[in-house]
Amino acid sequence: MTELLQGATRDEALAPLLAQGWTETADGNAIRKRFTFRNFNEAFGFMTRVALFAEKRDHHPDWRNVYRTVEVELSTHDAGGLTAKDIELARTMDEAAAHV
Ligand SMILES: C[C@H](O)[C@H](O)[C@H]1CNC2=NC(N)=NC(=O)C2=N1
Repeated sequence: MTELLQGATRDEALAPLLAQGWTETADGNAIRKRFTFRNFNEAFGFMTRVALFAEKRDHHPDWRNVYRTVEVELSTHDAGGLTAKDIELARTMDEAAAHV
């Protein structure tokens, strides 16, 4: 199982994501972001690319699509909080959203 991120390691991993619009949930066990695209096609294309990555890494987002927005919540369920897998997936999502 991947280890929970804690202390300075967690802070350093999170800082660049918080600067990119990610926020921590109140309990600190997950991070969230709302992505907004130009249309449904771009939103679904983003989800498709992220889904392929998520399946390859065996780490999956909780997410909700409404028209051209995708709301995402990332957490490692097996570990009960944030791990390096969530950080990696968040970065991948930011990268995918920048290249729709
Ligand atoms: C058996 C399989 O590896 C696990 O269920 C994986 C699949 N994808 C997962 N995704 C996320 N976000 N958290 C998990 O704990 C998780 N566990």
